[in-house]
Amino acid sequence: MTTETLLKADDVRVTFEIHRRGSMPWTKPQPLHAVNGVSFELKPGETLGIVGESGCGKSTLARAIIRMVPATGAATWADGTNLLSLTPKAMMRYRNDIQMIFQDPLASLNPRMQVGDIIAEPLLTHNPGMSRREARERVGEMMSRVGLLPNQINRYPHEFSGGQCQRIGIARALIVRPKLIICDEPVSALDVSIQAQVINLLMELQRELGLALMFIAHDLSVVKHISTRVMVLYLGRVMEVAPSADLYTNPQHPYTQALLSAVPIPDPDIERSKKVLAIEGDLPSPLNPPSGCVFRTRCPRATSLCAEKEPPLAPATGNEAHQVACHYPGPAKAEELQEAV
Ligand SMILES: Nc1ncnc2c1ncn2[C@@H]1O[C@H](COP(=O)(O)OP(=O)(O)OP(=O)(O)O)[C@@H](O)[C@H]1O
Repeated sequence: MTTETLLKADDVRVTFEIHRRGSMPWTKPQPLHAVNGVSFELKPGETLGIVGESGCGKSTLARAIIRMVPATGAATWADGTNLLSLTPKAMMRYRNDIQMIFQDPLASLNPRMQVGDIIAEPLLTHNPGMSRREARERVGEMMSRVGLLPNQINRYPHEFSGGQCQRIGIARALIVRPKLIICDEPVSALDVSIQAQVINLLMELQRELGLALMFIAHDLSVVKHISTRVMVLYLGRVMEVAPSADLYTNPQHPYTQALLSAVPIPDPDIERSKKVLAIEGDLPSPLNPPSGCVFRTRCPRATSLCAEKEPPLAPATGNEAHQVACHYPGPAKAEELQEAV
């Protein structure tokens, strides 16, 4: 693996202007900061796992990078271009390099198109001179590569299972030989056994092709094996980011500890007797986030300092690569833990 950077995100922000339901048309819209100052770096062949509860801004961050929503800050590609400053037309040049796989495999495929045409579509868009025959050959090779039978090329999406539809989505993304694939909850809609197959396929392809992945998921167990680094988001902010091994063995932020507590342990005896760090209450409204640390209203460690001052993202354990945004980082204390129910 090379050491150069493929994508460097710096202080990415996405704000939606929201009109409250029932409000008068002349009332001022309210800003919703869906992504609020996110930075990260991705090298070729790496996987960044992005985790957090529903509504924390994972998909918006992904959509910002491919210019599906306007954003400020920088997302600098390997050639020095800030993708966030490009017009949608100029962004087309990079759409070969950055592909996306979506959550609901069946819904993301056009039901009226044969799978061969679905997979060939991005190839023909970017290579208008390519003959249909050559495109079909490439599609057949790619179908075999992702574990589909090339003789199913004329079938329609509804004739495939969920896992197979996700393989079609992966083939469609890979056919243009991207350098980065953004996977937005690609396995959330699949059965657990199929989830593992799809993740293993992505890991194999990644090794073979040197792909970088951004892999979005709700829960930490899904991204554990595939991620080089994991970033935990809450209300659009980064709470903790660390190399995978550090994050799972030595989490520093109480929110990460709570997310890890929710990961089931396969041994039922250990699972029954485990102690968890439970967080209270619901996610605050993103239209009215808490002052200071946005996690403080659900945090067992919160003090008045947390209401006054937003903690910066800073090295946690003397390790520059492990960063945490908390005034009181550290392992969960005995008094914060309770019996799992
Ligand atoms: N187009 C939009 N207009 C207004 N608000 C939006 C829009 N898209 C997302 N949001 C809001 O931005 C916040 C972040 O949403 P986002 O979908 O990025 O979260 P997420 O972490 O991907 O959630 P999920 O796991 O449910 O997909 C949410 O409060 C959401 O309601």
